Amino acid sequence: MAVLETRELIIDIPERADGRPLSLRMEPGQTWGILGPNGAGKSTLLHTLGGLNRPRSGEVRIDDTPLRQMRRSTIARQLGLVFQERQDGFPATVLETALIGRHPFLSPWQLEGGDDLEMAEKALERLELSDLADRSVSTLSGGERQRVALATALTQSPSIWLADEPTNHLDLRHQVAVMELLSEQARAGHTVVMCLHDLNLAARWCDHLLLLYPDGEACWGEAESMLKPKALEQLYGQPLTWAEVDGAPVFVPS
Ligand SMILES: Nc1ncnc2c1ncn2[C@@H]1O[C@H](COP(=O)(O)OP(=O)(O)OP(=O)(O)O)[C@@H](O)[C@H]1O
Repeated sequence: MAVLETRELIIDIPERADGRPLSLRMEPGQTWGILGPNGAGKSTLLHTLGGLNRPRSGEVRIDDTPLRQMRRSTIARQLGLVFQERQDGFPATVLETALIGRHPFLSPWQLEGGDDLEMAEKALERLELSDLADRSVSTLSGGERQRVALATALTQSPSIWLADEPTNHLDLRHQVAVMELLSEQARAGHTVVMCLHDLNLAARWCDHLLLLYPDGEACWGEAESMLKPKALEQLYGQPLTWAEVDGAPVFVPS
């Protein structure tokens, strides 16, 4: 279990003003959604949280240790990344790819053991991929590949999940299944952070939200206080109509 914290963080987007420094704590058990229009910097923020992009200023900490003082191998044991870029040409099967999730825990040249295999198989089962275990990833559909990426992170079982549009390419049923999976991870004490384009998924499954504006302005807090129609209309530059369904707000473009 781990706390992910940013202190006066300014992400580095070329030619953009600093905007509001981000100082927030993402704690075990919480599910954070990062919302914002195209180009607002959601992916850049996620990459910065993962230590893949250098911040312009400020810092990211895991359990009070600055990321820049941590070895990449230590970070890899804590952070699970589900990002958009995929090495699609990589000649590996679905099972071999899921097993990559265990690599941060193995020493160099150490082969995966029975426990690792069991974790990978369970993750494939959870993502309904067992039947595709021996298929080459390069032959999969977009949604199947997305689920392989999630299964790889699940095999890793990281303290902190960083997922960039985890429901990308997924049909409705799998969108719900993946949001349920991420909620389940949070309930088990993991910290879950994801970028989302779908306001309604965010409203239903995230308990904390960070709204990122194209000029670098931002606000964050408990989901209920962030899901204000006026603020969301301003965020997306889009009038919205809203209603409440089963206790959660639902937004549609007007
Ligand atoms: N290497 C780069 N050089 C110049 N500009 C960049 C570079 N990388 C990203 N940007 C710009 O930074 C801004 C933020 O990009 P980012 O991918 O983080 O946005 P996003 O909110 O995730 O967008 P989307 O919703 O479209 O995925 C964009 O305007 C993008 O063009």
